[in-house]
Amino acid sequence: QKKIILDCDPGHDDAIAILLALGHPDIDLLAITTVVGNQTLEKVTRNAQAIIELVGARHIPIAAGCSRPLVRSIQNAAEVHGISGLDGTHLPEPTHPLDPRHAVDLIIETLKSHPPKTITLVPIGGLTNIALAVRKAPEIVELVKEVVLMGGGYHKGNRSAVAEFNIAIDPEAAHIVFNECWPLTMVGLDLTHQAKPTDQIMTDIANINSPISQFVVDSLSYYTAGYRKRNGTDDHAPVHDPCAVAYVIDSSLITTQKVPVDIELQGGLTTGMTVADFRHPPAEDCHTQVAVTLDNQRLWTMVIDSIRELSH
Ligand SMILES: Nc1ccc([C@@H]2N[C@H](CO)[C@@H](O)[C@H]2O)cc1
Ligand SMILES: [Ca+2]
Repeated sequence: QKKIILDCDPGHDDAIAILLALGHPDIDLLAITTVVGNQTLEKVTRNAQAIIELVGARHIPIAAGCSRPLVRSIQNAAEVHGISGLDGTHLPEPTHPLDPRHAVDLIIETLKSHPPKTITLVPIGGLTNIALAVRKAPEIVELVKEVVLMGGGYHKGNRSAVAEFNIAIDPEAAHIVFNECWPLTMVGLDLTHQAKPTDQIMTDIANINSPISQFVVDSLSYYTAGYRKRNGTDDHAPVHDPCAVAYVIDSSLITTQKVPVDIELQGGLTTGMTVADFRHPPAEDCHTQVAVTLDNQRLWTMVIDSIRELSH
């Protein structure tokens, strides 16, 4: 099993990522931490708790983290995820209390209570908690097996022409995280735009016929309806976050390329851009790689199998 800590801002696609991590036998989800992003910290934290309640995975600690970016003001993606952060779905009221620690402390203490290089950090929201953790406890950099994050894009943006939302909402945090010397895999929009379900996949999920599969159908239906309206298309919406978890489960699902990546903090048009420099072969000590090609069908087979597993 692969041990992971999932730092998230649920969010419809975060919810799918959480279910994939919970339902797949090869993942040991040690902790969930939440961060401001798609919606306020309070809303994304409540959403994480409600998803855990739906699945009955009360043993997994959930700790809330930062309620705003390190420097900049709060931005959200309410136009995508709705006012609640999971509009279109019906989740049970959480009954289980949060872990009393701050997310940063849960991350640090979880890493320190396991053997070095056995835990993968999987951030799928803004990087505020991760940046703060590494500033508070620099020693965690060598304790982490690797960072596999959903964020950025080497030739794509969604928050701006060239910046992806998770990076753009806290570029200073991203600059910290990308410049630590831990192994970092950037699962960016170039990859996640390939992660679109089909009508058949939606039917296969619906046919599982459980409260969890109903939640997923409701979630992806709302998410895709908004995507279609905003983009004037009848395509399915790309479901970004589960791609990061899928890579941890089975890296053969995704091809990657080693390339130096840094974060723009000054540009008028380009702040939050993940700048990948493909001009030369990467240096031996290049610690970053970007995700390039996805086996979409295998991703969704994994997601469906995990939902089915949780639905027993
Ligand atoms: N349009 C839009 C779609 C998804 C997101 C969130 N940010 C990342 C994709 O940019 C994912 O983690 C997702 O939760 C933000 C904006
Ligand atoms: Ca997210």
